[in-house]
Amino acid sequence: MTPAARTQAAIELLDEVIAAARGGGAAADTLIARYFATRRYAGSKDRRAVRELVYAAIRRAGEIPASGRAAMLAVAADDAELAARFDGSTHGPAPIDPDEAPASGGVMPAWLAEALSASGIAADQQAALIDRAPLDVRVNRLLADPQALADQLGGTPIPGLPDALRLPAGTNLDPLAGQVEVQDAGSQIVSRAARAAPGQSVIDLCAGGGGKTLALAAAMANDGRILATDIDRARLSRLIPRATKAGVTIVEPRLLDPQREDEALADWQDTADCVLIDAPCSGTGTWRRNPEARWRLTPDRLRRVAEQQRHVLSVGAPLVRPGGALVYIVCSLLDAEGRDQVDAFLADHPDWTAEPLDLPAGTRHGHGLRLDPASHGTDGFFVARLIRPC
Ligand SMILES: C[S@@+](CC[C@H](N)C(=O)[O-])C[C@H]1O[C@@H](n2cnc3c(N)ncnc32)[C@H](O)[C@@H]1O
Repeated sequence: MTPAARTQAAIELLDEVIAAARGGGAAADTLIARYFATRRYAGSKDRRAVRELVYAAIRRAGEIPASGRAAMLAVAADDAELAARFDGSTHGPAPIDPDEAPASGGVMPAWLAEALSASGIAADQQAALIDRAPLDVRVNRLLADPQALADQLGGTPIPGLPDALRLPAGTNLDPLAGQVEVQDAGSQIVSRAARAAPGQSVIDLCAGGGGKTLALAAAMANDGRILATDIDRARLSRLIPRATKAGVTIVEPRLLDPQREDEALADWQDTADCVLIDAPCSGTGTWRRNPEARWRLTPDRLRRVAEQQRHVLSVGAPLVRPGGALVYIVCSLLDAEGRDQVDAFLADHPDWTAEPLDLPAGTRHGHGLRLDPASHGTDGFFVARLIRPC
């Protein structure tokens, strides 16, 4: 593809990303994969170049742009070489009309910037939320040695996380399936709040595809029991194949019916050493990977996820054994989803206590810890560890 054709492809893809953001459609990564699945003529260099253009334009526009072309024009405004590709060539974009308005820039919608400021996230921390994320992996000690893989892949260790490596962008991980899991350093750090150890009984209540489940299993040296539950059949179905590849045998998946979770979990009441709740959330902490997610979030959607968070906390609490722990995690930096949820839980459960956390990184915030890209070089997270009375 010519540089102009790559630019036009990025504009078409951005139109799809914008429509999906407005209509609740698929994520940008999925749309890019689908786009190229039907365009076999595009080689790997073309795909990489188009993807980079798409993400550069998404990062640039704080508010949802009017069109893919307007979003790309905003990038071209500071890039003469890119602007020159609007040349009207056969597969390229039409020349720029002097009256054409590029999309306006910015980091995020104003209401979100206000909500983050009110949650103690300063402007420089907000800007870092849409930086590019590094490639972090967790080495699976059941199958591989972190030092040997660091030597083989040219990775660098991450302080405080003996199983983590930061790898050069674009490292091909396909030959290492099962030996490494792509997992942000922040996600690895907050998983350690569970203090999972061999022989324990642990519930991963919102297990999804099992990213944290596998980290828990590794911390338990594949010894003990993990009940991994979710209400999303498709996500949960990815867990066991992943666990099998990773040599993990202690996970029992269980699909839950929304609003009828208690019935399905009756056999685990009062038994778990730890219930990990990696709650559904707005994902403000993961915009580095899904920058278009900031176009999708609305005050109404935020209210709905906060309601889901209250619900999963109420499902998880009765499963903890006396003296056991409930670990609450969100990959969001909004207090409505993190600090305030934990404050409300403790107000409703006055005999429970928040246990101070000693994790490799994090800043104390309310009854928990917070991580953010600018301060800690990780995705954004809030985590708290709550202890049931004996
Ligand atoms: C942040 S994601 C979990 C990610 C996962 N723990 C990981 O590390 O890959 C939140 C998950 O909560 C699930 N969820 C939402 N409501 C739930 C409920 N009532 N009970 C259990 N899981 C729920 C969602 O389906 C989603 O998979």
